[in-house]
Amino acid sequence: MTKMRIEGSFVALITPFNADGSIDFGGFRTLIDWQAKNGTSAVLIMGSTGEVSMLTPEERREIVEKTAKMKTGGMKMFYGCTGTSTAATIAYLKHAKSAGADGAILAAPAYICAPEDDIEAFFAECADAVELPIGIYNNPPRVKSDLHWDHLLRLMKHPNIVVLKESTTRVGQVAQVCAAQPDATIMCCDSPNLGLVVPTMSLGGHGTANMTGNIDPAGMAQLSTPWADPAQSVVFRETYLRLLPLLHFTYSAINPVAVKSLMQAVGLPAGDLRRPLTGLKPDHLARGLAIVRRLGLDEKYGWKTAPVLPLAAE
Ligand SMILES: O=C(O)C1=N[C@H](C(=O)O)C[C@H](O)C1
Repeated sequence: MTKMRIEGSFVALITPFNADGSIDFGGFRTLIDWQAKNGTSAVLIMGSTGEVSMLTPEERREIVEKTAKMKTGGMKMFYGCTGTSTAATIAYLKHAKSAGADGAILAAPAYICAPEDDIEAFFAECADAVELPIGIYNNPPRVKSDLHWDHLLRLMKHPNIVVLKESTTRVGQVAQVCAAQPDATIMCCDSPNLGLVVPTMSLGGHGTANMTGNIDPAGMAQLSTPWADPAQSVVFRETYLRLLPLLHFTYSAINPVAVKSLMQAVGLPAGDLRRPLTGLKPDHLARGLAIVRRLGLDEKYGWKTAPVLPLAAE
C-alpha cells in the first residue's frame, strides 16, 4: 500500500482553553477552519505546542473524539499519542484510530531518557500494534535522546511510519536522511535556533512541522512549499528572511508560551496557558505585537491589535 505523503506546512496547534481552564472546543473549530483556509496541509493536535503533558487522559481522549469530527477538506488531522510507556502509547493510538484520526505523532516517552535502541524498538512496536499512519518525532530538547539517522532510516522503512518530524541538534543528520531518500515524508521543526529549515528544504525536504503557523499559517505554508523548481528557492529565501523575526519571537520563550500569548493578544481563540506555565510579560508581548504589525499580519488576517504600552520603568 502506498504510504500517505504530506507536503507543505504541518502546524502543531495550541490547545485553546476557556476562562475556567476547560477545553475550548468552539475555539478548536475556529482554529481548524482558519488553518485549512490558509493553506495548512496537516495539523498536529496535542503536540508539545498543545500542552499535551498537562492534559488528563480523559481530556486527551475527548479532544480526539470531538476534533476528529471537525475535519475540514483535505487537511490531515494528526494527534499526539505519546504515553508514559509503550502500553499507554498503544492505548492512545488504538483510541485515535477508532475516533477517526488521520494519523498520530509519537515522540520518545518523556523523563525516562531511554537508550536509542529502546526508543527504536518503542516506535517499531507501536507501528506494529495499530494500522494508523504514524509520524516519529525526534525531539532531543524535550526527551534528551537524539536518534541517530541509522535508527531513523530503519524505522522509516516501516509501512505505518509515514512522517519524520526532525528536531535533531545535529544539522548534518538532515543531509544523511535526505540523501537516503526514504519512502516517507521528511519534515523539520521551524525553530530558527535549530537551523534545520534551510538544509531540510534545500535538500529535498517535504515541508516544516511548525508551531509558528499558529499565528501566520499562510506565511508558513509559503515557507514550507517543497522546492519543485529552482524558482521556489527564491520564494523560500525571501519568505524565510521576512519571517525570521517572527520565528525568533515564537521561540523566544519555551513553546507554546510566546505563540499562545500572541494569539490571545490578537484575539484568536487561545486562553491562558495551563499552570505552571504563564503568559509573556507585557513588554515581551509588546515586541511580538510590533513584529505582527511590521509584517502586516493584523491587516492580512483582519485583527484589531491595540498597541500594548510597555510597563513604565519600575
Ligand atoms: O508541538 C510540537 O510537538 C512541537 N514541538 C516543538 C517543541 O517541542 O516545542 C516545536 C515544534 O515546532 C512543535
